[in-house]
Amino acid sequence: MEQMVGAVLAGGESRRFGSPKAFAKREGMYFFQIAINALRPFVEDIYIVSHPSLLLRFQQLTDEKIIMDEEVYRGQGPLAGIYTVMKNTKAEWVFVLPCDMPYMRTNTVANMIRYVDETFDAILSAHFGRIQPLVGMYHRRTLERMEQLLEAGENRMMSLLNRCRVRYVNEHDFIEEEGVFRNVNERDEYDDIVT
Ligand SMILES: Nc1nc2c(ncn2[C@@H]2O[C@H](COP(=O)(O)OP(=O)(O)OP(=O)(O)O)[C@@H](O)[C@H]2O)c(=O)[nH]1
Ligand SMILES: [Mg+2]
Repeated sequence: MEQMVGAVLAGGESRRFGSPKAFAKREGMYFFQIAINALRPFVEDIYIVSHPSLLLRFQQLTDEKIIMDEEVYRGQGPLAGIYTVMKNTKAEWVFVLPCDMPYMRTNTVANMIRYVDETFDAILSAHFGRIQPLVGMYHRRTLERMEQLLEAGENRMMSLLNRCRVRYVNEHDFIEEEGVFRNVNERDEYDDIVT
């Protein structure tokens, strides 16, 4: 059985951005591809979890696995995406990245993975005092809790984290550049982003 798979969350509506963020580019590279590249050295399987409206475009651009949010929870946010990936794998851990952190890199993932610890339900970055619920690893024992929350219409990531034993990794564990965690929400936020 696989120990860890990767998940790229790409099922948001990009309402603020105005076009699907997964297909925006930085230095000629699609955002979703930047996330894939960051995860690629560490996992055999990477799941892009998205929305039917983007399926064809992903299929044309990548050979990675592309799955759609579970229909009942479609559009319920990142929690629905993480839940869906976990439903589709038997791996112990899912390493999650969003598709809108175009400064993310392999080195960050490598450093996070060093903190894998079976006594925790999740291992997440909290560098510079900011919890990053979409940057890190979720153990498969959280699946049931995710389902309960989604079932109750409670889809905030913090609701999940409040019910989990989380190891927050920060700058005391490993030094990281603040810029790595920048996430793109609006158009024109950064000069090097092309839509
Ligand atoms: N699979 C999946 N991913 C999601 C969903 N909602 C958001 N995401 C992803 O989670 C990450 C963070 O989401 P947001 O920053 O809110 O992005 P967004 O929802 O596309 O953008 P807005 O519509 O402007 O809120 C991005 O990688 C999104 O693609 C969802 O319902 N399903
Ligand atoms: Mg959103």
